[in-house]
Amino acid sequence: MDHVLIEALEVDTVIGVYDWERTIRQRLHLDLELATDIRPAAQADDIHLTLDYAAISERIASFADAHHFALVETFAERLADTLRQEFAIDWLRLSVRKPGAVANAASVGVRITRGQA
Ligand SMILES: Nc1nc2c(c(=O)[nH]1)N=C([C@H](O)[C@@H](O)CO)CN2
Repeated sequence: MDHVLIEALEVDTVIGVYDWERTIRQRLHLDLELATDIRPAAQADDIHLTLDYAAISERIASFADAHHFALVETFAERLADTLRQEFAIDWLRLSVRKPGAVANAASVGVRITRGQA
């Protein structure tokens, strides 16, 4: 299966389990692999026959802006649901990283896969 990629996408959102985290915006780093057959789009050279990574990136930014969660788990799960409802995504792998959350780690976070490949 082919994949459309979105790597190291940075979004700002309100996220965290502690009270002080509810008053600030923090940066998340996202990586996505979106399974799709790219051959029809490649053959026709037509954006409408593939997953538009620009449109999906914009949707992710608006999602992050509109939602305030405690856990990165919730952010990942709800974002995956939203993208699969709004775009023709049968399968995806999504990593959500929260850099700086743990002092001695480059980043921490979750990786999920959803759907049928
Ligand atoms: N598995 C998780 N562990 C933790 C999370 C989380 O979202 N998932 N969040 C926090 C705090 O918000 C932390 O990021 C603040 O620095 C702690 N553990």
